[in-house]
Amino acid sequence: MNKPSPLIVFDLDGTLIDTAPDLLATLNEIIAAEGLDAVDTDEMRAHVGFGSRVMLARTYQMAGKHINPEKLDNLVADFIARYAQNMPGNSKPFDGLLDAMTDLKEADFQFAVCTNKTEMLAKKLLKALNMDHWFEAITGQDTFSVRKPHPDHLLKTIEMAGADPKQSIMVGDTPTDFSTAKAALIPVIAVDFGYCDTPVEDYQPEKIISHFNEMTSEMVLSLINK
Ligand SMILES: O=C(O)COP(=O)(O)O
Ligand SMILES: [Mg+2]
Repeated sequence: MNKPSPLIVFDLDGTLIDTAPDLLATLNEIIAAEGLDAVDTDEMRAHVGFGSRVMLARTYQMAGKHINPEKLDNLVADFIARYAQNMPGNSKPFDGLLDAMTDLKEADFQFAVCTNKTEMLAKKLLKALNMDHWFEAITGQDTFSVRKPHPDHLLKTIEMAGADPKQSIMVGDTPTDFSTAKAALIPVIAVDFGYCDTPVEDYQPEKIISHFNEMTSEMVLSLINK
């Protein structure tokens, strides 16, 4: 039997796609309706990678305002509805991604997405960007009964893509991705241009890249076969 193709599993927000401008615009729309001041987008960018609930909770905390869990649930639902309406907005793939994927595809790699966005939002965004056809599987926080940092979110994504965990690697931008990969015994490449509030070196990923032109097939294979 032929060996299965090697698989690269990408995180979405802050790794594949620069979604921060749209997420922050949605956040500011919602909190304006609640009578709170707009957030400083540079300061909030580091929290974008942890989802809308964390961003909303952090905004209330920074404003010194209490928010109860039911109200937070309502705002999260409102956030998702507004954010979904405007896709793809200004979101776009990070520099060099499509060129790197084109070369990797030629070298027989396959791709998947493992995100803590909901599956619906992830698929809608990738379709709106005309990128959904690249991926063997796109899974979100609600695809399985577990989500990152649980290792099974990653392992089940690999299985869904028809790949071998021993021929797979993850690419991500936050500690959530790094701990998921570590627990699943999958090597991980960290991007240092995503939405992490601490330096990615702190998590000792197998490799750190600052641009997708560093993600060559030779580099990725050397990490998979280590
Ligand atoms: O929406 C989130 O919680 C973060 O999404 P990500 O996992 O694609 O970075
Ligand atoms: Mg991310």
